[in-house]
Amino acid sequence: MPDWQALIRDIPDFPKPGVVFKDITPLLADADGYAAAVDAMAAPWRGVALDAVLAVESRGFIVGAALARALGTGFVPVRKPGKLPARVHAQDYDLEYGSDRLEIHADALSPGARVLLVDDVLATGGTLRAALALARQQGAIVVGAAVLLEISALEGRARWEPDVALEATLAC
Ligand SMILES: O=P(O)(O)OC[C@H]1O[C@H](OP(=O)(O)OP(=O)(O)O)[C@H](O)[C@@H]1O
Ligand SMILES: Nc1ncnc2[nH]cnc12
Repeated sequence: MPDWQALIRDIPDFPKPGVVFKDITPLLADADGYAAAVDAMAAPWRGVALDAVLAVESRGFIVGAALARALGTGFVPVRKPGKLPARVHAQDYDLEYGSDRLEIHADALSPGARVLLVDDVLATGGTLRAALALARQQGAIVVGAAVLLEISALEGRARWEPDVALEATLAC
Protein backbone atom coordinates (compact mmCIF):
# COMPACT_ATOMS: atom_id res chain seq x y z
CA MET A 1 0.00 0.00 0.00
CA PRO A 2 1.46 3.42 -0.89
CA ASP A 3 1.82 5.49 2.30
CA TRP A 4 -0.45 8.21 0.89
CA GLN A 5 -3.37 5.72 0.77
CA ALA A 6 -3.72 6.31 4.51
CA LEU A 7 -4.74 9.91 3.67
CA ILE A 8 -8.10 8.64 2.36
CA ARG A 9 -10.44 8.37 5.34
CA ASP A 10 -13.72 6.55 5.96
CA ILE A 11 -16.74 8.62 6.98
CA PRO A 12 -19.56 6.29 8.13
CA ASP A 13 -23.18 7.04 7.22
CA PHE A 14 -22.47 9.80 4.70
CA PRO A 15 -24.40 10.95 2.73
CA LYS A 16 -26.93 8.30 3.84
CA PRO A 17 -27.06 5.71 6.65
CA GLY A 18 -25.17 2.58 5.67
CA VAL A 19 -22.80 4.27 3.19
CA VAL A 20 -19.12 4.39 4.13
CA PHE A 21 -17.89 7.48 2.33
CA LYS A 22 -14.29 7.47 1.10
CA ASP A 23 -13.12 11.02 1.76
CA ILE A 24 -10.15 12.07 -0.36
CA THR A 25 -9.90 15.63 1.00
CA PRO A 26 -6.98 14.84 3.37
CA LEU A 27 -5.06 13.38 0.43
CA LEU A 28 -5.78 16.44 -1.73
CA ALA A 29 -4.59 18.73 1.07
CA ASP A 30 -1.23 16.96 1.27
CA ALA A 31 1.11 18.30 -1.44
CA ASP A 32 3.23 15.16 -1.67
CA GLY A 33 0.25 12.81 -1.43
CA TYR A 34 -1.74 14.61 -4.13
CA ALA A 35 1.28 14.67 -6.45
CA ALA A 36 2.00 10.98 -5.83
CA ALA A 37 -1.62 10.03 -6.44
CA VAL A 38 -1.75 11.91 -9.76
CA ASP A 39 1.60 10.44 -10.85
CA ALA A 40 0.36 6.94 -10.03
CA MET A 41 -2.91 7.51 -11.90
CA ALA A 42 -1.02 8.80 -14.95
CA ALA A 43 1.55 5.98 -15.06
CA PRO A 44 -0.48 3.38 -17.06
CA TRP A 45 -1.37 5.98 -19.70
CA ARG A 46 2.03 7.52 -20.42
CA GLY A 47 2.92 6.93 -24.05
CA VAL A 48 -0.71 6.16 -24.98
CA ALA A 49 -2.10 8.38 -27.75
CA LEU A 50 -4.81 10.53 -26.16
CA ASP A 51 -6.55 13.72 -27.24
CA ALA A 52 -8.52 14.46 -24.10
CA VAL A 53 -9.26 13.56 -20.53
CA LEU A 54 -13.00 13.53 -19.93
CA ALA A 55 -13.77 13.91 -16.23
CA VAL A 56 -16.94 13.97 -14.15
CA GLU A 57 -17.98 16.83 -11.86
CA SER A 58 -17.00 17.45 -9.18
CA ARG A 59 -14.38 15.25 -7.54
CA GLY A 60 -13.48 13.84 -10.93
CA PHE A 61 -12.37 17.33 -11.97
CA ILE A 62 -9.80 17.47 -9.17
CA VAL A 63 -7.96 14.41 -10.38
CA GLY A 64 -8.96 14.73 -14.05
CA ALA A 65 -7.57 18.22 -14.61
CA ALA A 66 -4.29 17.28 -12.95
CA LEU A 67 -4.13 14.12 -15.06
CA ALA A 68 -4.76 16.08 -18.27
CA ARG A 69 -1.79 18.30 -17.46
CA ALA A 70 0.37 15.30 -16.52
CA LEU A 71 -0.47 13.55 -19.80
CA GLY A 72 -0.46 16.67 -22.00
CA THR A 73 -4.06 16.31 -23.17
CA GLY A 74 -7.07 18.59 -23.39
CA PHE A 75 -9.78 18.48 -20.74
CA VAL A 76 -13.50 17.90 -21.35
CA PRO A 77 -15.90 18.44 -18.43
CA VAL A 78 -18.94 16.26 -17.87
CA ARG A 79 -21.21 18.18 -15.52
CA LYS A 80 -24.29 17.88 -13.37
CA PRO A 81 -27.48 19.29 -14.99
CA GLY A 82 -27.85 22.94 -15.94
CA LYS A 83 -24.19 23.94 -15.57
CA LEU A 84 -22.91 23.87 -19.16
CA PRO A 85 -23.81 26.95 -21.20
CA ALA A 86 -24.09 25.58 -24.76
CA ARG A 87 -26.20 22.76 -26.22
CA VAL A 88 -25.76 19.51 -24.31
CA HIS A 89 -26.22 15.76 -24.56
CA ALA A 90 -27.55 14.21 -21.32
CA GLN A 91 -27.44 10.79 -19.71
CA ASP A 92 -29.35 9.62 -16.63
CA TYR A 93 -27.61 7.20 -14.28
CA ASP A 94 -27.71 5.54 -10.84
CA LEU A 95 -24.93 5.64 -8.28
CA GLU A 96 -24.32 4.16 -4.81
CA TYR A 97 -26.51 6.68 -2.99
CA GLY A 98 -29.00 7.93 -5.56
CA SER A 99 -29.54 8.83 -9.18
CA ASP A 100 -28.65 11.87 -11.24
CA ARG A 101 -28.04 13.18 -14.74
CA LEU A 102 -24.79 14.05 -16.45
CA GLU A 103 -24.34 16.46 -19.33
CA ILE A 104 -21.63 17.15 -21.90
CA HIS A 105 -21.47 19.88 -24.51
CA ALA A 106 -22.86 18.47 -27.75
CA ASP A 107 -19.75 19.68 -29.62
CA ALA A 108 -17.19 18.70 -26.96
CA LEU A 109 -15.58 15.81 -28.84
CA SER A 110 -14.80 15.25 -32.51
CA PRO A 111 -15.62 11.85 -34.01
CA GLY A 112 -12.56 9.65 -33.58
CA ALA A 113 -11.15 11.68 -30.69
CA ARG A 114 -9.18 9.43 -28.34
CA VAL A 115 -10.47 9.93 -24.82
CA LEU A 116 -9.53 8.81 -21.32
CA LEU A 117 -12.41 8.85 -18.79
CA VAL A 118 -11.36 9.95 -15.29
CA ASP A 119 -13.07 9.96 -11.90
CA ASP A 120 -11.95 9.79 -8.29
CA VAL A 121 -14.01 6.79 -7.16
CA LEU A 122 -15.49 3.74 -8.88
CA ALA A 123 -18.35 2.41 -6.75
CA THR A 124 -21.33 0.88 -8.60
CA GLY A 125 -19.91 2.14 -11.88
CA GLY A 126 -23.06 4.04 -12.88
CA THR A 127 -21.23 7.35 -13.23
CA LEU A 128 -18.41 5.98 -15.35
CA ARG A 129 -20.84 4.09 -17.58
CA ALA A 130 -22.82 7.29 -18.15
CA ALA A 131 -19.60 9.10 -19.10
CA LEU A 132 -18.76 6.27 -21.51
CA ALA A 133 -22.17 6.60 -23.17
CA LEU A 134 -21.80 10.37 -23.52
CA ALA A 135 -18.36 10.09 -25.12
CA ARG A 136 -19.48 7.40 -27.54
CA GLN A 137 -22.58 9.36 -28.49
CA GLN A 138 -20.19 11.89 -30.02
CA GLY A 139 -18.20 9.26 -31.90
CA ALA A 140 -15.19 9.43 -29.60
CA ILE A 141 -12.96 6.41 -29.06
CA VAL A 142 -12.82 5.63 -25.35
CA VAL A 143 -9.27 4.38 -24.90
CA GLY A 144 -9.79 3.61 -21.22
CA ALA A 145 -10.87 4.78 -17.82
CA ALA A 146 -8.81 5.77 -14.79
CA VAL A 147 -10.01 6.05 -11.21
CA LEU A 148 -8.08 6.78 -8.06
CA LEU A 149 -10.02 4.38 -5.85
CA GLU A 150 -12.15 1.33 -6.66
CA ILE A 151 -14.61 0.19 -3.99
CA SER A 152 -14.47 -3.48 -4.92
CA ALA A 153 -17.48 -4.64 -2.90
CA LEU A 154 -19.80 -2.50 -5.03
CA GLU A 155 -18.78 -4.44 -8.15
CA GLY A 156 -18.57 -1.56 -10.60
CA ARG A 157 -15.89 -3.42 -12.52
CA ALA A 158 -18.27 -6.33 -13.17
CA ARG A 159 -20.65 -3.91 -14.91
CA TRP A 160 -17.88 -2.25 -16.93
CA GLU A 161 -17.25 -3.04 -20.59
CA PRO A 162 -14.58 -5.74 -20.65
CA ASP A 163 -13.07 -4.37 -23.88
CA VAL A 164 -12.29 -0.96 -22.37
CA ALA A 165 -9.24 -0.81 -20.10
CA LEU A 166 -10.11 0.24 -16.54
CA GLU A 167 -7.20 1.19 -14.27
CA ALA A 168 -7.75 1.74 -10.56
CA THR A 169 -4.76 3.15 -8.71
CA LEU A 170 -6.07 1.92 -5.34
CA ALA A 171 -8.69 -0.65 -4.38
CA CYS A 172 -10.47 -1.32 -1.12
O1 LIG B 1 -19.57 4.35 -9.29
P1 LIG B 1 -20.72 5.18 -8.80
O2 LIG B 1 -21.66 4.42 -7.92
O3 LIG B 1 -21.42 5.87 -9.92
O4 LIG B 1 -20.12 6.29 -7.85
C1 LIG B 1 -18.96 7.04 -8.15
C2 LIG B 1 -19.26 8.49 -8.27
O5 LIG B 1 -19.81 9.00 -7.05
C3 LIG B 1 -19.13 10.18 -6.68
O6 LIG B 1 -19.69 11.32 -7.26
P2 LIG B 1 -20.92 12.16 -6.68
O7 LIG B 1 -22.08 11.97 -7.60
O8 LIG B 1 -21.11 11.84 -5.23
O9 LIG B 1 -20.51 13.66 -6.90
P3 LIG B 1 -19.32 14.63 -6.43
O10 LIG B 1 -18.09 14.22 -7.18
O11 LIG B 1 -19.84 15.94 -6.87
O12 LIG B 1 -19.14 14.50 -4.94
C4 LIG B 1 -17.74 9.97 -7.24
O13 LIG B 1 -17.05 11.20 -7.39
C5 LIG B 1 -18.02 9.29 -8.55
O14 LIG B 1 -18.27 10.22 -9.59
N1 LIG C 1 -18.68 5.24 -0.77
C1 LIG C 1 -18.29 6.26 -1.55
N2 LIG C 1 -17.32 7.10 -1.13
C2 LIG C 1 -16.91 8.13 -1.90
N3 LIG C 1 -17.43 8.39 -3.09
C3 LIG C 1 -18.40 7.58 -3.55
N4 LIG C 1 -19.09 7.59 -4.70
C4 LIG C 1 -19.95 6.57 -4.65
N5 LIG C 1 -19.84 5.89 -3.52
C5 LIG C 1 -18.86 6.51 -2.81
